[in-house]
Amino acid sequence: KTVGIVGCPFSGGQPKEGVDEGPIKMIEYGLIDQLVEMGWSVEFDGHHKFTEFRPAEDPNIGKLKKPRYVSRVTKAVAESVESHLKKGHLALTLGGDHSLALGTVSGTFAAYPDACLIWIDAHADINTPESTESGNLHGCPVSFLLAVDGLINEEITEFSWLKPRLRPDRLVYIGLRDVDPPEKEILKKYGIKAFSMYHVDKYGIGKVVEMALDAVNPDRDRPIHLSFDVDGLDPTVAPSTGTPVRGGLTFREGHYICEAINETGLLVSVDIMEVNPTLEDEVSVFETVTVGCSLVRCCLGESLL
Ligand SMILES: N[C@](CCCC[B-](O)(O)O)(CCN1CCC(O)CC1)C(=O)O
Ligand SMILES: [Mn+2]
Ligand SMILES: [Mn+2]
Ligand SMILES: [Mn+2]
Repeated sequence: KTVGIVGCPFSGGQPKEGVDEGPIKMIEYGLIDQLVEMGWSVEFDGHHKFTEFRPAEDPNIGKLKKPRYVSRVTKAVAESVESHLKKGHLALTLGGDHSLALGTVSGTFAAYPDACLIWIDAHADINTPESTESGNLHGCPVSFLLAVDGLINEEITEFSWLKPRLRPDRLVYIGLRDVDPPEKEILKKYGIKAFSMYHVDKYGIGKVVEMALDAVNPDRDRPIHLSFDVDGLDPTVAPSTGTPVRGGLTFREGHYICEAINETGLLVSVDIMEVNPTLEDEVSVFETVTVGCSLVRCCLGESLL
């Protein structure tokens, strides 16, 4: 079994420096050797050089910031993920900010139209060009990916390459605790299944993961794309990330999600996003980068016994 690593040193979906170093640090911390040690053959032809994609001019479109840069990068990511998947490899995308999911999820659904998407995050990342306050595209990817009418009504030609293939009933969230009011409306309008930290507290992570899979993969026969924003974890667990929010998933809850999804045997594509190894001190950086690597190992079959 082969895992194709898509190294994405990219920060264009948000304003903080440093998140582009996330993939570089995870590789530097020995992730490839760890996966080889586990029996995986690893295909990694170096990190993408996205700085070459940066346009000279990239004025805002409406409120959206760096739209052309984000579009070009995520289109390349989509192609890269799709090509790994079409060769029968598991795709592992290392971010980089979460706008990269515009590419990873597009690539997965191009290869596996019947897939479902499990989104681990403090945030819903489902703002539209109108609803976003920040204009940061890492807060928007899901709205662009959904195959529904009435979300992306501005004809944003920059993203015309993106074919929305995600049905609302194939998307489920775990870990939400900082959802903007317009995002709450969108989740309700489209009946999107969302397990917040309230549900994690109420039912426990084991039951929440089971309910999440029942919602989007009732017969356990659909390929799974797991998009894991490390800010879904509590900031005491993953401090080096751009938009930390208190009251998140414990170290074990985060790893349990990966272990349980690995156990389904259905995981085809996984993203580890928003690791920013420049925030702030070296202990925080060490903790966050090593958590990113251990989440990957749990997705790929590492078990405690
Ligand atoms: N929803 C936010 C955060 C997005 C986080 C993206 B990530 O990939 O890390 O999940 C936050 C917007 N929020 C609006 C109210 C303000 O008081 C604080 C920022 C946004 O900028 O859209
Ligand atoms: Mn490959
Ligand atoms: Mn996110
Ligand atoms: Mn987030």
